Amino acid sequence: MRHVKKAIKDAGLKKTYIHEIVLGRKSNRIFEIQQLVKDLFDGNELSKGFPVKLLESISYSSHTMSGDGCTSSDQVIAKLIEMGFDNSTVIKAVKAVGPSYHNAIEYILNGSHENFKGTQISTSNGKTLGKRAFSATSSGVQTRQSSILDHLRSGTRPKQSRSDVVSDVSISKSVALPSIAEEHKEPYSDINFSLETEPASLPVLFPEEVDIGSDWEMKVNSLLQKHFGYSSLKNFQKEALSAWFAHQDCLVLAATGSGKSLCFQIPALLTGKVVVVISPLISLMHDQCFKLSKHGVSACFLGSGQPDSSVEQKAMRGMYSIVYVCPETVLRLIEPLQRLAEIRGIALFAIDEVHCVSKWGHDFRPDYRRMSILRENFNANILKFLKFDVPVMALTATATTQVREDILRSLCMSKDTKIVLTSFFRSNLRFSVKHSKTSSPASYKKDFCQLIDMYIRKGNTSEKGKTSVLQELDDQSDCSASIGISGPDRISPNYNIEDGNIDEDDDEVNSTMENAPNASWEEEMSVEYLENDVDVCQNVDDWDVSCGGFNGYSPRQYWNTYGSSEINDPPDKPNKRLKILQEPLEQGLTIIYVPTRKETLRIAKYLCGFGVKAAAYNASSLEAYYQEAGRAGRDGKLADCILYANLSRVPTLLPNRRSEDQTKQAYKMLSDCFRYGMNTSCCRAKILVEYFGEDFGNGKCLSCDTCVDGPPDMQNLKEEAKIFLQVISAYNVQSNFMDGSYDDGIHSDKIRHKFMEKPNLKMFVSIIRDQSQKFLATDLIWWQGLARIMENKGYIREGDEKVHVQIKFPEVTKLGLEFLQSEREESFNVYPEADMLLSTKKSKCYSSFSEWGKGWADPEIRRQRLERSFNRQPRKQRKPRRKRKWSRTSNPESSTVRGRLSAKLSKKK
Ligand SMILES: Nc1ncnc2c1ncn2[C@@H]1O[C@H](COP(=O)(O)OP(=O)(O)OP(=O)(O)O)[C@@H](O)[C@H]1O
Ligand SMILES: [Mg+2]
Repeated sequence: MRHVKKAIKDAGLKKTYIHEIVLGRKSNRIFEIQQLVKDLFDGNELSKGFPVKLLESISYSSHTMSGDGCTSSDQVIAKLIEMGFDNSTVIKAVKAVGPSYHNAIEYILNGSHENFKGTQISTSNGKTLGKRAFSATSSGVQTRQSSILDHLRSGTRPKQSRSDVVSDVSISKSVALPSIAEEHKEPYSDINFSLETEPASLPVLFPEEVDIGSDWEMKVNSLLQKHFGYSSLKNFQKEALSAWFAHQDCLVLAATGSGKSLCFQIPALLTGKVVVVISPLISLMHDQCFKLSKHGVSACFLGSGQPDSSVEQKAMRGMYSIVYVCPETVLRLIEPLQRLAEIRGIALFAIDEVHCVSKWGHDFRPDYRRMSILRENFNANILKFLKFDVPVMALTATATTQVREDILRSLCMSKDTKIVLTSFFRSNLRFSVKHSKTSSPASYKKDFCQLIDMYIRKGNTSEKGKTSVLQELDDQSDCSASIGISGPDRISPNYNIEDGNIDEDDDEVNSTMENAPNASWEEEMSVEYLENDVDVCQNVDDWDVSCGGFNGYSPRQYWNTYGSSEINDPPDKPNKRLKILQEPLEQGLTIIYVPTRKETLRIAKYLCGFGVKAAAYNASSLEAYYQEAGRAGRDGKLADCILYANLSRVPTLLPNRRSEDQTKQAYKMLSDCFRYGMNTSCCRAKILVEYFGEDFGNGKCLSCDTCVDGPPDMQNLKEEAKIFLQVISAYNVQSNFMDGSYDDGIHSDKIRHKFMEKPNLKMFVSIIRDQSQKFLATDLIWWQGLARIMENKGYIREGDEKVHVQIKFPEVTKLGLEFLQSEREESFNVYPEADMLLSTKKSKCYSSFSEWGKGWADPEIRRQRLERSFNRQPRKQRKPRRKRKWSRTSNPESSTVRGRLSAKLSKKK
């Protein structure tokens, strides 16, 4: 250990500082660490037994390690063992200092543990590197990232001299150690840890055409095995790579977690040229570089998030195999990239998350659109040294047909661009929609009681939570009437169906929060606290798991393999899918997405109050959602995806500055999402898959709520539909009438007054209620549901120019008029939508409002209803409203000057 300490000292870095970096507190100082590594190597320290894994870890642990106080002993032990310390040393250290990386490393490095020798070091693949490996590296010569290329070429070409090949291509030093050790069976006479390779000394490393040969698939598989431990490429990866081999542009549309990154990583490994990846988020780039470093592939990211200004220069000299860069930076780097294409070669431009290109996508980034610059500047016409244009590979998991077309057009991708499309169907995801008051903490109990219960059973709670949570939930149920928390099966008493709005009350919110257990916890829950906490707890490995279960089946292929439904399956074919779905859901992490930063804090606070380990992740923007979305079920296991939606409220756009076009698009997307929530009869997976333009066939996912619960009973709403159309068409006639010169002197004023404004749905509903006793008690949201159904059938349309989420100014169409005038006896059977069901929940026994209305005529039903309404709990006492002006005048005894004066006057009288 003395040698290590000396080396650290010689390198000019204080030991505590190293620890700071190891613990992630100085996450941006990778290069200083690399300097340390270099010095340690130069100083022959490795042969003295300093664990290579520790060095390796130093450079990336800033991303991976949890901070002290946030981890269990097990986690600390596991990580330290992974770093190369031996088992007993680690256990002893953790026993002595508790579950703290910092203290445990301190303990070990201070020599408190004598036995620490570090002679056997585990590699990331679980293999061991012996002492030989370290002594070999110590001689310090040239590093060779392109040994892979050698490997590829071995069969086809005479071996090139090492200096020819990669003498100057150094990798992200420390991180590449394991792969170097594995690749070279001979002593590492060529390893160079110098970071200062001069661009001028760079030879043209690879001729334009790398002879990869026809057996490329075999070569790729061997690389896959070597670097990533996978046995073969997935079909869509093969397709994308064969397009790249053919120098074609390619658009890859594959589900999240399916393995798109490999499509652009392999070209770098195969050719030794650079792959430039355009990515929208620093955090994504960071994660990917880190993952690649674990697999022994050199990568860096450029842009505002890169703290080391020298990285850009190094990248432009060809010192990294994969360069992640944000679109804004690409625009600035065109010339250096052209030079790079000449000196080292650019194998591919990959544009990841390419839906950002499109205004019609869900996260438009204007500079992404300007990536057409790549096509324009990296083609064989402009760069004479190129034989072929540098291919562009665009990748995304979410692109509708419209977005796809926009991508191809705006990136100027070539006409023969290959489109590689996998199914959007994720058979292990169970979709469902639940009604919730969403952002009100008063609804948390209802929404999260199962979740809390699950984690309590799992034991993933603090002691306090374990003992008290059920009681707490019960206690809260008891006071639900006074604080307005509804039980799981009831509609909240303060839920105002008539307005179609929730009666939210800040006092209720506050009182609920006060009632949440563990009130002292409040002090800790500052935004800063949570963000720091999250920085520590969330590293990519916590959330990501390899996508073992992504099968890429289209729905049809899936049905053929597993069966889709009992009805469609041949009788001799066991319905494997049903069996799979009946298996219990494995407990794992839960991610709750909410639209505001404030709410992440509220929910985290609420859950932690019950002892559930929860943290808020606030990255301020949709981007964070983006990064985390689609994480569910990446391991192939069953996962629930529950949308909590306020089904009684038409959603509005989040305030944002948008162009007119973008606003329209945002409305369209909101409307699609709204309708997804309101749907009660169609398989949810089908809606989602078809949204992306894929045919789902007639199968069902069998796992979403609509498949499992079945659709609601159909209702014959002919009477309601007809009166609705009548009222609207009457207005249409009246308004035409008003446009003319008709004036009988009696009606015109009244009509004018009534129809001065364009009548909206709400007004039509009130006219219906006025006209018919039967519909007196109907809710606006019920009619909103009916309006949607009628709109889908083409009977009405929106009369306003604007794009809408929910029809607001209905107009009757020709088809609607035909329906209205039809004398046929046909019924109008429809599945009521979620909002309609919600509004009729109280009177379930009636299949429609016409029956509900009829009920009043029956003396017994009337008696029961009245009785029920008398027995109903009184609404929660609200805070008295502030007195209004008029009330002061009406109360001469009040304490106002005017009141006292009028009291005086009246006394005088
Ligand atoms: N051929 C393969 N065999 C087995 N696993 C693979 C294969 N290719 C990729 N994977 C694994 O699949 C997982 C997901 O990969 P990746 O992050 O590239 O997905 P993605 O499609 O880019 O997802 P996202 O849309 O979220 O960005 C990773 O753990 C990766 O290692
Ligand atoms: Mg990806």
